[in-house]
Formats: sequence, C-alpha cells, structure tokens
Amino acid sequence: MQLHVITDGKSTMEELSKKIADIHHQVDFIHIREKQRTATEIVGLVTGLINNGIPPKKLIINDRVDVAHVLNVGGVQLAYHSLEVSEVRRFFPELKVGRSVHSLEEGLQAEREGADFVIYGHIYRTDSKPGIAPQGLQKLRETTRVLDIPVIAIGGIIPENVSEVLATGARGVAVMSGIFSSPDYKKAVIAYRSQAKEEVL
Ligand SMILES: Cc1nc(C(=O)O)sc1CCOP(=O)(O)O
Repeated sequence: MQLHVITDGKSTMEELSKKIADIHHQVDFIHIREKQRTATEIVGLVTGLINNGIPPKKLIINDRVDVAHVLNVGGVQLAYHSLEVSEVRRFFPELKVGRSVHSLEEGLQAEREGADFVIYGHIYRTDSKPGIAPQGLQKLRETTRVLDIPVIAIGGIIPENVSEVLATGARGVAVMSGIFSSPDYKKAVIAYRSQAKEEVL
C-alpha cells in the first residue's frame, strides 16, 4: 500500500514542518496542498523540509508545476483547474504526475494523457468535502478494474476502513484530516501504516 498524506491548508508553516519531519519515515508521499500560500511560501517550506532530510522524491506539490520544477521534487498533483497532464508530461518530463479524478472517465483521460497515478475520491463522507455526495466503494472498484495505472483512494479514509478500500484494488490511500487534524498525528500515521504490510518506498 502507498500511504499519501496531504497537508490541510490550515496549519502554520512551523506546524507543518514539524509534523512532516515527525511522520515522513512512515509515509510514501507528502502532498503540499497549500492553496492560499504563495509560491515563495511553498518554496520556503519545502526547502526547509529538504534541508531537514526529507527525501525530495517523497514530496509532491499540488497544482503548482512551476514550484515543483524549481524545487526539483518528486512530482505534482494536478486538479481539473491545473495544467493538463499531457502538457506537464511534455514540458516537465522529470516530474511524477498525479491527477485528481472523480469518475472513471476522468481516470481514463488521465491515463491516456500519461498520468503516473490518479487519486480518486471522495470515497466516504468527509468534513474536508462538505455537501458533496461520496463516490463509495463500488465506483472505486470499477475504476481500479479498468485503469492500469495505480488508483489511490481519498476522502474519509480512517485506519478502520483501509482494508476494505484496498480490497477494491486501490493501490493506496491518501489522508488529510485523519493525520494533519489529529491531536496525536504520530500515533495516527502508525495506525494507517499498520494496515499496510509492504515496505515504505
Ligand atoms: C483533498 C481532497 N480531494 C478529494 C477528492 O475527492 O478529490 S477529497 C479530499 C479531502 C480528503 O480529506 P480527508 O482525508 O480529511 O477526508
């Protein structure tokens, strides 16, 4: 199982730096999703993380392809409002490209354009996506069956539902509030990790 963690956009830069430094050994990918932050702030955060020994290849920048490129990190996570997967593939071939999708059709499109993986959601009801109906496990299963690239499940994932999510064929889970909003985030990350028997990348 791949364990992706996603920053919540609510923590201070200091809190994020500390939390990420504390948990990075337990996770495969850390998505920096700080939509209200400037490029300069994200560069400052990520440079600090790298200087503190967090492997750059584990870091994925949400949306900001330019920032990911300048920082020479592992990759970028694209949303519907981001540059297209094919454009990023063409101009930034060194970046791993993830695409956030909400249907099988979007997943197929991302795969055709050359995405390395998709994040599919949201699976369960979550306060992080208020007022939008969840996709549920059946649609996730359909998507994992059809796509060849890894499908990572997101949205309302808690340690107790990881095994049923993985049983759909999902290759991993992505977690935001379950880790970054947890008062004991170190314990939380271990609870997720213990659902996965494979080695961390
Ligand atoms: C950032 C994000 N993207 C989603 C999608 O469906 O694309 S759901 C989501 C939030 C996930 O948060 P939590 O782990 O707190 O439920």
